[in-house]
Amino acid sequence: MSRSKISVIGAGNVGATLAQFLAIRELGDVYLFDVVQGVPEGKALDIQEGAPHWGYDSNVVGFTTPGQEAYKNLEGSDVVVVTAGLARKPGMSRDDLLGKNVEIMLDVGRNIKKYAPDAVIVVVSNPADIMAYAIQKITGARPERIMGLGGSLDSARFRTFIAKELNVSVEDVNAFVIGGHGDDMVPFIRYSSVAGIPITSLLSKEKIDAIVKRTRFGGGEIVDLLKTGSAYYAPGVSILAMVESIVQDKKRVIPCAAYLSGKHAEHYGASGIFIGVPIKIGKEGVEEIYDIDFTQEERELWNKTVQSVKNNCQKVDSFLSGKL
Ligand SMILES: NC(=O)c1ccc[n+]([C@@H]2O[C@H](COP(=O)([O-])OP(=O)(O)OC[C@H]3O[C@@H](n4cnc5c(N)ncnc54)[C@H](O)[C@@H]3O)[C@@H](O)[C@H]2O)c1
Ligand SMILES: O=C(O)C[C@H](O)C(=O)O
Repeated sequence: MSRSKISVIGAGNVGATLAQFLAIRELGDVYLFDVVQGVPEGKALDIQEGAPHWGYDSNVVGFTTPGQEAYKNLEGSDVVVVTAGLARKPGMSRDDLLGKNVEIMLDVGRNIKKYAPDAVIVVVSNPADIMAYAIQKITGARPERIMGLGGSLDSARFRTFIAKELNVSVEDVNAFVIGGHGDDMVPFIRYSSVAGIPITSLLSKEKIDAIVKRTRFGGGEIVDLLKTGSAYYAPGVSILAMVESIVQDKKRVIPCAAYLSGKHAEHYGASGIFIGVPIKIGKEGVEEIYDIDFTQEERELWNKTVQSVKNNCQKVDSFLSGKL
Protein backbone atom coordinates (compact mmCIF):
# COMPACT_ATOMS: atom_id res chain seq x y z
CA MET A 1 0.00 0.00 0.00
CA SER A 2 1.43 3.40 -0.94
CA ARG A 3 1.76 6.04 1.73
CA SER A 4 -0.78 8.81 1.97
CA LYS A 5 0.33 12.29 0.99
CA ILE A 6 -0.67 14.97 3.45
CA SER A 7 -0.02 18.61 2.62
CA VAL A 8 -0.06 21.32 5.26
CA ILE A 9 -0.24 24.92 4.03
CA GLY A 10 1.10 27.28 6.67
CA ALA A 11 4.22 26.18 8.55
CA GLY A 12 3.60 28.32 11.61
CA ASN A 13 2.80 27.10 15.11
CA VAL A 14 -0.19 24.95 14.18
CA GLY A 15 1.13 23.73 10.81
CA ALA A 16 4.55 22.69 12.09
CA THR A 17 3.14 21.08 15.24
CA LEU A 18 0.68 19.12 13.13
CA ALA A 19 3.44 18.11 10.69
CA GLN A 20 5.42 16.60 13.54
CA PHE A 21 2.39 14.79 14.97
CA LEU A 22 1.55 13.37 11.52
CA ALA A 23 5.09 12.07 11.13
CA ILE A 24 5.20 10.57 14.62
CA ARG A 25 1.96 8.71 13.89
CA GLU A 26 3.35 7.77 10.45
CA LEU A 27 0.10 8.76 8.78
CA GLY A 28 1.85 9.54 5.50
CA ASP A 29 4.46 11.73 3.84
CA VAL A 30 4.12 15.33 4.94
CA TYR A 31 4.50 18.31 2.58
CA LEU A 32 4.78 21.65 4.35
CA PHE A 33 4.20 24.99 2.56
CA ASP A 34 4.65 28.59 3.69
CA VAL A 35 5.28 32.04 2.22
CA VAL A 36 8.24 32.81 4.46
CA GLN A 37 11.44 31.89 2.64
CA GLY A 38 13.22 28.91 4.19
CA VAL A 39 10.75 28.33 7.04
CA PRO A 40 8.90 25.34 5.60
CA GLU A 41 12.15 23.76 4.38
CA GLY A 42 13.87 24.39 7.72
CA LYS A 43 11.03 23.11 9.88
CA ALA A 44 10.50 20.06 7.64
CA LEU A 45 14.19 19.16 7.83
CA ASP A 46 14.21 19.64 11.58
CA ILE A 47 11.22 17.32 11.96
CA GLN A 48 12.80 14.80 9.55
CA GLU A 49 16.02 14.68 11.54
CA GLY A 50 14.12 13.54 14.62
CA ALA A 51 12.92 10.43 12.79
CA PRO A 52 15.65 8.04 14.02
CA HIS A 53 14.64 8.62 17.64
CA TRP A 54 10.91 8.48 16.98
CA GLY A 55 11.31 5.63 14.53
CA TYR A 56 9.18 6.95 11.70
CA ASP A 57 9.84 6.57 7.98
CA SER A 58 7.49 9.35 6.83
CA ASN A 59 9.18 11.83 4.53
CA VAL A 60 8.77 15.44 5.66
CA VAL A 61 9.58 18.10 3.06
CA GLY A 62 9.04 21.84 2.87
CA PHE A 63 8.44 24.37 0.09
CA THR A 64 8.45 28.18 0.06
CA THR A 65 5.47 29.37 -1.96
CA PRO A 66 6.19 32.79 -3.53
CA GLY A 67 6.22 32.47 -7.29
CA GLN A 68 3.62 29.69 -6.89
CA GLU A 69 5.91 27.05 -8.49
CA ALA A 70 6.18 25.35 -5.13
CA TYR A 71 2.47 24.66 -5.13
CA LYS A 72 2.96 22.11 -7.91
CA ASN A 73 4.07 19.85 -5.07
CA LEU A 74 0.47 19.72 -3.87
CA GLU A 75 -0.25 17.33 -6.72
CA GLY A 76 -1.46 13.92 -5.57
CA SER A 77 -2.31 15.08 -2.03
CA ASP A 78 -4.88 12.91 -0.29
CA VAL A 79 -5.45 15.59 2.32
CA VAL A 80 -4.64 19.31 2.34
CA VAL A 81 -4.73 21.06 5.71
CA VAL A 82 -4.96 24.87 5.58
CA THR A 83 -3.31 26.56 8.56
CA ALA A 84 -2.03 29.64 6.71
CA GLY A 85 -3.06 32.97 8.11
CA LEU A 86 -2.96 35.37 10.99
CA ALA A 87 -3.54 34.22 14.55
CA ARG A 88 -5.22 36.52 17.05
CA LYS A 89 -3.59 38.41 19.88
CA PRO A 90 -5.11 39.50 23.22
CA GLY A 91 -8.12 41.78 22.76
CA MET A 92 -9.02 40.32 19.36
CA SER A 93 -11.84 37.99 18.42
CA ARG A 94 -11.44 35.29 15.77
CA ASP A 95 -13.78 37.31 13.57
CA ASP A 96 -11.25 40.16 13.55
CA LEU A 97 -9.04 37.89 11.43
CA LEU A 98 -11.66 37.47 8.71
CA GLY A 99 -10.54 40.28 6.36
CA LYS A 100 -6.85 39.35 6.20
CA ASN A 101 -7.35 35.59 6.27
CA VAL A 102 -9.91 35.52 3.47
CA GLU A 103 -7.29 37.24 1.25
CA ILE A 104 -4.85 34.47 2.16
CA MET A 105 -7.54 31.86 1.39
CA LEU A 106 -7.82 33.30 -2.11
CA ASP A 107 -4.14 32.58 -2.76
CA VAL A 108 -4.17 29.18 -1.06
CA GLY A 109 -7.55 28.09 -2.47
CA ARG A 110 -6.62 28.90 -6.06
CA ASN A 111 -3.59 26.65 -5.77
CA ILE A 112 -5.52 23.81 -4.17
CA LYS A 113 -8.01 24.06 -7.03
CA LYS A 114 -5.21 23.95 -9.59
CA TYR A 115 -3.04 21.22 -8.12
CA ALA A 116 -5.08 19.14 -5.68
CA PRO A 117 -8.71 19.35 -6.77
CA ASP A 118 -9.50 15.86 -5.45
CA ALA A 119 -7.99 16.20 -1.99
CA VAL A 120 -10.03 16.26 1.19
CA ILE A 121 -9.48 19.74 2.65
CA VAL A 122 -9.31 20.50 6.36
CA VAL A 123 -9.57 24.22 7.06
CA VAL A 124 -8.05 25.50 10.28
CA SER A 125 -7.38 29.21 9.63
CA ASN A 126 -9.75 31.39 11.61
CA PRO A 127 -12.59 32.04 11.72
CA ALA A 128 -12.55 28.41 10.61
CA ASP A 129 -16.22 27.87 9.69
CA ILE A 130 -16.06 31.00 7.57
CA MET A 131 -12.72 30.15 5.97
CA ALA A 132 -14.11 26.68 5.11
CA TYR A 133 -16.97 28.49 3.35
CA ALA A 134 -14.46 30.71 1.52
CA ILE A 135 -12.30 27.74 0.49
CA GLN A 136 -15.34 25.98 -0.92
CA LYS A 137 -16.29 29.04 -2.98
CA ILE A 138 -12.72 29.53 -4.22
CA THR A 139 -11.93 25.90 -5.04
CA GLY A 140 -15.41 24.88 -6.17
CA ALA A 141 -14.68 21.53 -4.47
CA ARG A 142 -17.58 19.30 -3.48
CA PRO A 143 -18.63 20.55 -0.03
CA GLU A 144 -18.43 17.02 1.42
CA ARG A 145 -14.68 17.10 0.72
CA ILE A 146 -14.21 20.08 3.04
CA MET A 147 -14.36 20.31 6.82
CA GLY A 148 -13.31 22.98 9.29
CA LEU A 149 -11.63 22.61 12.69
CA GLY A 150 -13.69 23.69 15.63
CA GLY A 151 -15.61 21.04 17.49
CA SER A 152 -12.73 18.57 17.56
CA LEU A 153 -10.71 21.10 19.59
CA ASP A 154 -13.57 22.64 21.57
CA SER A 155 -14.78 19.16 22.59
CA ALA A 156 -11.27 18.21 23.70
CA ARG A 157 -11.26 21.28 25.94
CA PHE A 158 -14.75 20.52 27.24
CA ARG A 159 -13.74 16.92 28.04
CA THR A 160 -10.53 18.06 29.72
CA PHE A 161 -12.33 20.50 32.02
CA ILE A 162 -15.00 17.92 32.96
CA ALA A 163 -12.33 15.29 33.68
CA LYS A 164 -10.28 17.70 35.81
CA GLU A 165 -13.33 18.82 37.78
CA LEU A 166 -14.35 15.24 38.58
CA ASN A 167 -10.80 13.90 38.86
CA VAL A 168 -11.58 11.08 36.38
CA SER A 169 -9.77 9.87 33.29
CA VAL A 170 -10.44 11.95 30.16
CA GLU A 171 -10.85 8.62 28.38
CA ASP A 172 -14.15 8.08 30.16
CA VAL A 173 -15.52 11.54 29.41
CA ASN A 174 -17.72 11.86 26.38
CA ALA A 175 -18.83 15.34 25.41
CA PHE A 176 -19.11 17.49 22.39
CA VAL A 177 -19.39 21.08 21.26
CA ILE A 178 -21.29 22.16 18.18
CA GLY A 179 -22.01 25.44 16.37
CA GLY A 180 -19.56 28.02 15.09
CA HIS A 181 -16.01 28.04 16.44
CA GLY A 182 -16.59 31.37 18.17
CA ASP A 183 -17.70 32.71 21.53
CA ASP A 184 -21.26 31.51 20.96
CA MET A 185 -20.33 27.87 20.28
CA VAL A 186 -22.66 25.38 22.00
CA PRO A 187 -21.09 22.93 24.49
CA PHE A 188 -23.76 20.25 24.56
CA ILE A 189 -24.48 19.45 28.21
CA ARG A 190 -27.31 16.98 27.63
CA TYR A 191 -25.09 14.75 25.48
CA SER A 192 -22.13 14.84 27.87
CA SER A 193 -21.40 11.95 30.17
CA VAL A 194 -18.78 10.11 32.19
CA ALA A 195 -18.82 6.40 31.34
CA GLY A 196 -22.44 6.91 30.27
CA ILE A 197 -23.50 8.79 33.44
CA PRO A 198 -24.91 12.22 32.48
CA ILE A 199 -22.75 15.06 33.81
CA THR A 200 -25.91 16.68 35.16
CA SER A 201 -26.05 13.95 37.82
CA LEU A 202 -22.38 14.37 38.71
CA LEU A 203 -21.90 18.14 38.74
CA SER A 204 -23.92 21.08 40.08
CA LYS A 205 -25.47 23.54 37.65
CA GLU A 206 -22.98 26.20 38.79
CA LYS A 207 -20.02 23.94 38.08
CA ILE A 208 -21.39 22.96 34.67
CA ASP A 209 -22.04 26.61 33.78
CA ALA A 210 -18.47 27.48 34.72
CA ILE A 211 -17.09 24.64 32.57
CA VAL A 212 -19.28 25.66 29.63
CA LYS A 213 -18.05 29.25 29.92
CA ARG A 214 -14.42 28.18 30.15
CA THR A 215 -14.85 25.96 27.09
CA ARG A 216 -16.43 28.79 25.07
CA PHE A 217 -13.53 31.06 25.87
CA GLY A 218 -10.90 28.31 25.86
CA GLY A 219 -9.11 29.75 22.83
CA GLY A 220 -9.07 33.23 24.36
CA GLU A 221 -7.70 31.89 27.66
CA ILE A 222 -4.62 30.60 25.82
CA VAL A 223 -4.28 33.81 23.76
CA ASP A 224 -4.28 35.87 26.98
CA LEU A 225 -1.56 33.67 28.45
CA LEU A 226 0.65 33.45 25.35
CA LYS A 227 0.19 37.12 24.33
CA THR A 228 1.94 36.60 20.96
CA GLY A 229 -0.48 34.19 19.26
CA SER A 230 -2.93 31.40 19.88
CA ALA A 231 -3.03 27.72 20.86
CA TYR A 232 -1.31 25.06 18.78
CA TYR A 233 -0.66 21.86 20.72
CA ALA A 234 -4.32 20.95 21.35
CA PRO A 235 -5.27 22.26 17.87
CA GLY A 236 -2.48 20.13 16.36
CA VAL A 237 -3.73 16.90 17.90
CA SER A 238 -7.37 17.84 17.20
CA ILE A 239 -6.50 18.10 13.49
CA LEU A 240 -4.46 14.90 13.73
CA ALA A 241 -7.61 13.02 14.83
CA MET A 242 -9.47 14.32 11.78
CA VAL A 243 -6.66 13.53 9.32
CA GLU A 244 -6.17 10.08 10.83
CA SER A 245 -9.85 9.31 10.34
CA ILE A 246 -9.57 10.41 6.70
CA VAL A 247 -6.42 8.56 5.67
CA GLN A 248 -7.23 5.42 7.65
CA ASP A 249 -10.93 5.60 6.79
CA LYS A 250 -11.72 5.15 10.49
CA LYS A 251 -15.23 6.64 10.32
CA ARG A 252 -14.75 8.54 13.58
CA VAL A 253 -17.62 10.74 14.68
CA ILE A 254 -16.27 14.16 15.58
CA PRO A 255 -17.98 17.55 15.55
CA CYS A 256 -16.52 19.65 12.73
CA ALA A 257 -17.64 22.50 10.52
CA ALA A 258 -19.51 20.83 7.66
CA TYR A 259 -21.65 22.13 4.82
CA LEU A 260 -25.37 22.00 5.46
CA SER A 261 -27.78 21.35 2.63
CA GLY A 262 -30.96 19.34 1.95
CA LYS A 263 -32.54 17.63 4.96
CA HIS A 264 -29.67 18.67 7.26
CA ALA A 265 -30.14 22.32 6.31
CA GLU A 266 -33.81 21.94 7.09
CA HIS A 267 -33.15 20.23 10.43
CA TYR A 268 -30.53 22.74 11.54
CA GLY A 269 -32.28 25.77 10.06
CA ALA A 270 -29.13 26.77 8.20
CA SER A 271 -28.50 26.27 4.53
CA GLY A 272 -25.36 26.72 2.44
CA ILE A 273 -22.98 27.46 5.32
CA PHE A 274 -20.29 25.47 7.15
CA ILE A 275 -20.94 25.08 10.87
CA GLY A 276 -20.00 22.61 13.60
CA VAL A 277 -22.16 19.49 13.72
CA PRO A 278 -21.35 15.85 14.52
CA ILE A 279 -20.04 14.19 11.36
CA LYS A 280 -18.65 10.83 10.32
CA ILE A 281 -15.15 11.28 8.86
CA GLY A 282 -13.70 8.82 6.35
CA LYS A 283 -11.74 8.59 3.11
CA GLU A 284 -14.39 10.59 1.27
CA GLY A 285 -14.34 13.42 3.79
CA VAL A 286 -17.66 14.21 5.45
CA GLU A 287 -19.44 10.89 4.99
CA GLU A 288 -22.45 11.55 7.16
CA ILE A 289 -23.98 14.40 9.12
CA TYR A 290 -25.98 13.56 12.24
CA ASP A 291 -29.10 15.57 12.96
CA ILE A 292 -29.42 15.89 16.73
CA ASP A 293 -32.48 16.98 18.68
CA PHE A 294 -32.66 20.29 20.48
CA THR A 295 -34.70 21.41 23.45
CA GLN A 296 -36.21 24.88 23.15
CA GLU A 297 -33.29 26.39 25.11
CA GLU A 298 -30.68 24.55 23.02
CA ARG A 299 -32.42 25.62 19.81
CA GLU A 300 -32.12 29.26 20.88
CA LEU A 301 -28.39 28.87 21.50
CA TRP A 302 -28.07 27.09 18.16
CA ASN A 303 -29.94 29.82 16.28
CA LYS A 304 -27.65 32.46 17.74
CA THR A 305 -24.48 30.73 16.56
CA VAL A 306 -26.03 30.10 13.13
CA GLN A 307 -26.82 33.79 12.79
CA SER A 308 -23.26 34.90 13.49
CA VAL A 309 -21.85 32.36 11.01
CA LYS A 310 -24.34 33.54 8.38
CA ASN A 311 -23.38 37.19 8.91
CA ASN A 312 -19.73 36.38 8.41
CA CYS A 313 -20.42 34.33 5.27
CA GLN A 314 -22.05 37.41 3.80
CA LYS A 315 -18.81 39.32 4.38
CA VAL A 316 -16.94 36.60 2.48
CA ASP A 317 -19.44 36.82 -0.37
CA SER A 318 -18.84 40.57 -0.69
CA PHE A 319 -15.07 40.09 -0.55
CA LEU A 320 -15.07 37.35 -3.19
CA SER A 321 -17.52 39.11 -5.46
CA GLY A 322 -15.87 39.58 -8.86
CA LYS A 323 -12.72 37.71 -7.81
CA LEU A 324 -13.66 34.13 -8.71
N1 LIG B 1 -9.91 26.42 13.93
C1 LIG B 1 -9.21 26.27 15.03
O1 LIG B 1 -9.66 25.60 15.96
C2 LIG B 1 -7.86 26.89 15.14
C3 LIG B 1 -6.98 26.51 16.14
C4 LIG B 1 -5.72 27.11 16.21
C5 LIG B 1 -5.37 28.07 15.26
N2 LIG B 1 -6.25 28.42 14.31
C6 LIG B 1 -5.91 29.40 13.28
O2 LIG B 1 -4.91 28.83 12.45
C7 LIG B 1 -4.14 29.88 11.85
C8 LIG B 1 -2.66 29.62 12.07
O3 LIG B 1 -2.35 29.71 13.44
P1 LIG B 1 -0.81 29.63 13.91
O4 LIG B 1 -0.81 29.68 15.37
O5 LIG B 1 -0.13 28.51 13.21
O6 LIG B 1 -0.26 31.00 13.32
P2 LIG B 1 1.25 31.32 12.90
O7 LIG B 1 1.34 32.78 12.74
O8 LIG B 1 2.19 30.64 13.82
O9 LIG B 1 1.39 30.63 11.47
C9 LIG B 1 0.70 31.03 10.34
C10 LIG B 1 1.58 30.77 9.14
O10 LIG B 1 0.85 31.06 7.95
C11 LIG B 1 1.80 31.55 7.00
N3 LIG B 1 1.15 32.23 5.89
C12 LIG B 1 0.59 33.46 5.85
N4 LIG B 1 0.11 33.72 4.61
C13 LIG B 1 0.35 32.61 3.86
C14 LIG B 1 0.09 32.25 2.51
N5 LIG B 1 -0.53 33.10 1.67
N6 LIG B 1 0.49 31.07 2.08
C15 LIG B 1 1.12 30.19 2.92
N7 LIG B 1 1.41 30.48 4.20
C16 LIG B 1 1.01 31.67 4.68
C17 LIG B 1 2.68 32.48 7.85
O11 LIG B 1 3.90 32.77 7.21
C18 LIG B 1 2.84 31.66 9.12
O12 LIG B 1 3.99 30.85 9.10
C19 LIG B 1 -4.67 31.17 12.48
O13 LIG B 1 -5.62 31.76 11.63
C20 LIG B 1 -5.33 30.69 13.76
O14 LIG B 1 -6.31 31.57 14.22
C21 LIG B 1 -7.47 27.85 14.22
O1 LIG C 1 -8.50 31.05 19.87
C1 LIG C 1 -7.94 31.16 18.77
O2 LIG C 1 -7.84 32.25 18.18
C2 LIG C 1 -7.27 29.96 18.15
C3 LIG C 1 -8.16 28.77 18.11
O3 LIG C 1 -9.35 29.03 17.43
C4 LIG C 1 -8.44 28.19 19.46
O4 LIG C 1 -9.60 27.95 19.80
O5 LIG C 1 -7.46 27.93 20.19
